[in-house]
Amino acid sequence: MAPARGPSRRMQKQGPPAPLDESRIGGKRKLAAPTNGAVKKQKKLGASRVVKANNAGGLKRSANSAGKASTKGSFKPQEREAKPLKPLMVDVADVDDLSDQSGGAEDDNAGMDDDLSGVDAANVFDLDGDELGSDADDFANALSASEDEDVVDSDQEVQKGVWSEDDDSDGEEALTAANIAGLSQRLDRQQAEVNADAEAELADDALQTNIAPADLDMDDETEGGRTSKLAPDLQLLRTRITETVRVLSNFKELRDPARSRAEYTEAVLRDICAYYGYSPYLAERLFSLFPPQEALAFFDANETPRPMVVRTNTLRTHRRDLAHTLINRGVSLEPVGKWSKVGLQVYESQVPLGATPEYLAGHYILQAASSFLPVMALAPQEHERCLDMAAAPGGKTTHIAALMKNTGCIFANDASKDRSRGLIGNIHRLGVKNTIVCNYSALEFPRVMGGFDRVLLDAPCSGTGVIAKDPSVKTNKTSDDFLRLPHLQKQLLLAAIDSVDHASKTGGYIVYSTCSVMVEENEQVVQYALNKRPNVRLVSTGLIFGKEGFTKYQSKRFHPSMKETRRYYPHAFNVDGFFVSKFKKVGPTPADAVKAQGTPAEQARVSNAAAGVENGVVSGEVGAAVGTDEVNEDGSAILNAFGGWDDDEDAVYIERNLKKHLRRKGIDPKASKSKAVRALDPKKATGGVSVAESEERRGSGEETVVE
Ligand SMILES: C[S@@+](CC[C@H](N)C(=O)[O-])C[C@H]1O[C@@H](n2cnc3c(N)ncnc32)[C@H](O)[C@@H]1O
Repeated sequence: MAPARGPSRRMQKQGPPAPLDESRIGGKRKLAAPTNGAVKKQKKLGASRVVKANNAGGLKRSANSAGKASTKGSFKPQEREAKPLKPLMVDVADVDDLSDQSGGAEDDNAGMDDDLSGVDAANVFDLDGDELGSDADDFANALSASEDEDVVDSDQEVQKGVWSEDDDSDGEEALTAANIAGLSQRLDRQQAEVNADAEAELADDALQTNIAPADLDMDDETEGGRTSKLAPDLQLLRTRITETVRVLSNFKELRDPARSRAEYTEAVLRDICAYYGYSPYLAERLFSLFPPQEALAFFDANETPRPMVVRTNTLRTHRRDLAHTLINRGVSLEPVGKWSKVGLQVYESQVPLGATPEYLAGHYILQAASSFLPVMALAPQEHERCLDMAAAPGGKTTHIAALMKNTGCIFANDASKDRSRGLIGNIHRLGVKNTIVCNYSALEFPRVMGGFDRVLLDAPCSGTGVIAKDPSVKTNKTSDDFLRLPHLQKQLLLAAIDSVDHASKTGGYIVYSTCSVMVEENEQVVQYALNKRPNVRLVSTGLIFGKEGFTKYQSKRFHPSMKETRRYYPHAFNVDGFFVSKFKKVGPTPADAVKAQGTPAEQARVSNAAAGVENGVVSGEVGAAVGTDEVNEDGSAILNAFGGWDDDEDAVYIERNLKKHLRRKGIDPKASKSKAVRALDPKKATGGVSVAESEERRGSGEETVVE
């Protein structure tokens, strides 16, 4: 037997990850940390059910294995002949008794439908003792059922069709139970963390009382090491941040009347920069996204890595089998959550997960949990034609292929040749056979090819959602980036929309996603597309968790349907920061809009604009594009480059906008009404005014609608 190796470097660094937060999915999940009692109960359960490997190679059964028939129905695990690869912490039979996917094949969408039709709270894995108790009973039943049939031979094909989708949730629980030892350890650690937190709080209190008021003085620039040459006093900074955030959260009552909110905010931002290492610009931008307490939670969450997650490649294997094999290799894992049927969250591993035989054979891919979400929202169907516009290194492309069961056709495009190599590698490793890789700037679509059933645009972005992974984002993003990137994202999104066949029988959808939390890269981009392409509507992503997109942010107002978009935060869901939106294309894109976007002149214009700021001067194009990100007070689009889907409705909006426009120019709208309204006859407005023409007019001050 090989000597047991310690946890890998990543695991050591990562430590035990907190479970992905499903509190918003299952009503029964309790937010509070487990009580001592619950922990004890959990440990007891774990102790009674964890079975150590038998030296003789046989596997002892739990005492609970007698008697009851399994509730899991008809699955009959096979006798296991191969010896486990590592001494097991759990009975292999327990793992075999898991139901995973229906017939093994992945169907995230079906899963989502199930989920959407109402999550069975009782089936949601719960760390609390009560629910675990019932889960564990299922586990006991499962054990007893597998007693006679013994374990599945991992070489044998799992019986197809005997697992229903419903079984999957039980399978998750059983899989969870199979990792009971890991869970028990995790609960121990959680308890230790709770104790440590309590101690830290006590120490904090003591510390606070020991800090002279002068030490907490926000005006003292030398405090906390801001101007001092000495290392910053992190404890003091932390205390002061916490205290200032507390005041900001209840400003009326706790403020010092001599200080304004702006002063408090400025002080806390200075401390945040010193404590977490952000540039002042980014600290301010991120802080402004949340209420003060939540902002602090966000900054804190960016300091710890997210849990390691693997996505089962259902083109090659089943989640149950993969879990079984990895557990045998000494990996402690459990299903990522009710919302996915293919994800496994890894707690601890004795082996490097990027180099196991199963990895090399393409049975799984290491992929952040949040990266599942855009593909689940896209919900590609078998035999469709899909485009992944910015596909490298292919995590999402290969997921799309798995959902399509290698049928239909995927065009996986990326502008970077280098990154495309990784994409090709993943496609081969994971056994994807329905994909064509191409290497264009996605701005060239749909001239390259159009008429897709679905398009995914997982756009290049600032990465403000993945700071835990790439801390350089803290300091290397400037205001220029938040002009340049959104402009590129807007043009890419228009290209994505124009590449979809609105008359597709099965689809007609576009998903736009980023791993950024910035409004400029998300809601503003989506709003821009809604304004420029009245032939699309925002629709539900179908994702069962996530926060609603903003309908207002600072002075900006977005269309009410922005609520359909979803935001993900590390502090709220223990996943990378992410944004997901889904559009349905309801009408054709006028040919001249596409032509205009595809002409060399237009492409040059876009890439110049994407280059953004030259010599510190924001280009007119960027300014113009940014100016179309909002809506009128009633939520209507400000700029309709073409459209007229409802002429009467449009006429009202157009007239209102025109009046505003004239007033802004100092002209009395009543005096010039007849001429103005005539100029803006909606039929005229929709009669072939291309995007380029419209933008040209706007540039020359001739625009007919107001921004
Ligand atoms: C967020 S990454 C995509 C990740 C990928 N979807 C996945 O799941 O593995 C953004 C990608 O956009 C690509 N990109 C940047 N500009 C592009 C453009 N104009 N056209 C196409 N791809 C572009 C980058 O090379 C990068 O690979």
